[in-house]
Amino acid sequence: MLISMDNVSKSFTGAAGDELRVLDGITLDLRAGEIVALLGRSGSGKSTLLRTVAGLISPTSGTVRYRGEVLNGANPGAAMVFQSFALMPWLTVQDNVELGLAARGVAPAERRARALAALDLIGLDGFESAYPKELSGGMRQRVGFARALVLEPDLLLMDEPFSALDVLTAENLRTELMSLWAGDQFPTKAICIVTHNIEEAVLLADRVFVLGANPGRIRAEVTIPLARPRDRRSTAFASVVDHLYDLLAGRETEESSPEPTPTARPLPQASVGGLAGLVEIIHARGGDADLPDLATDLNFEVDDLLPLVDAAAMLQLLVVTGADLHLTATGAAFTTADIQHSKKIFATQVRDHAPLVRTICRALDASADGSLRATFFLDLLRRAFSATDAQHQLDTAIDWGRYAELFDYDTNTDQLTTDGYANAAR
Ligand SMILES: Nc1ncnc2c1ncn2[C@@H]1O[C@H](COP(=O)(O)OP(=O)(O)OP(=O)(O)O)[C@@H](O)[C@H]1O
Repeated sequence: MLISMDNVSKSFTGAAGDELRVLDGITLDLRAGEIVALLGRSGSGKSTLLRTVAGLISPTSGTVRYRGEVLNGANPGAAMVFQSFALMPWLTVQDNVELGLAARGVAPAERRARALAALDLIGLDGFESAYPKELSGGMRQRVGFARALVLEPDLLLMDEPFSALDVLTAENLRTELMSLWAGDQFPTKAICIVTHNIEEAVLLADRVFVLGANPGRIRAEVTIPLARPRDRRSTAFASVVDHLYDLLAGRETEESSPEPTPTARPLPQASVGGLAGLVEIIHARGGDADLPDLATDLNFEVDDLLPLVDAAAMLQLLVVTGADLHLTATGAAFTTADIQHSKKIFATQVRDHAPLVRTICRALDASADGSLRATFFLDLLRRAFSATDAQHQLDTAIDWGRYAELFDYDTNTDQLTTDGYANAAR
């Protein structure tokens, strides 16, 4: 057992002095011989969790042990690879790689020999005296790998190491990393990678921890039973990907409460225009689409489309099974009806299925004159979300509610009002 985390929570203090709980009750272990992926949406606390394993962040409560010893400061057995490469631009490749060894007091001759060996291993032989600016993104990340591997750490921690690279370079580096991992020269005993890319997790990992957000919790632990090298086109691969899509989107747990609260079921950050656009595209394809194919066709990442997909699924305009999107009859009516009828459909769907919009409608309904300050809702939201996320929640609810003609919002007076609104309950 290299790492054991026991009931780790981490809170940060927001700008307004409010407490933001980013990790909540995380219990996991990392063992020698395995690759573990931390998979989650943006903001689910993946980087915070990885930095806690590295000992760069100390938990608010709970413990992290490295080889049985409670961590108190930087983890001596871990080295990090960052998305942004984080190289020193004024140092040569060789000096960048030697930096960590120098910090550990290794003598110059040994530093030099070890750095050369690490550069050789990662395919950078001959580039020792180049500066980072002379290298492509892929080569820079190779330096990032060499700088971590030269320390011969027990644990290689990687924070989205491939996501700043173009698709082909990223795929080449992944494949090379996997063949190094399979060989006997690889100096580390375990790898932990943070990613929001489901296929990357399935390609690389032995185990995947799926994180949910607000606060970051482990939603599921999935063992990937596929032999290596893995084939993205195999049906077994596709079925693991589908299963992880379901878990990531929370579709296996969200039905637990018949009427979820606005904080239990936050609104996906999608504008009406965005989600109507998605519904329109799927309608044009005959009502069915495969999410990864759609992302490729539109030249987006799946991660970019997920908020739109989640929003359309929340409003029951789409049904999502694994990575398959299927337009519902309501979705088809919404996209083909004339504008007034389409707004009516939208009004019904948001009032019935978008918890924050429903809460606002009910509160306006119960108010004396059909108006309330938006700050009232913002204050309530800030108990569960960061200031930025709370504002995003409110902005989305106002966007949806306004389009549906359920209420209006006046920025000058901060008033939400149902006055004169066609679809309003009163
Ligand atoms: N030092 C900090 N102070 C305050 N808030 C922080 C700090 N570090 C992270 N956060 C907040 O914690 C939440 C989780 O951040 P984190 O970077 O761990 O998530 P993530 O899942 O890695 O997201 P991404 O994929 O976008 O990097 C975010 O809301 C972020 O704003």
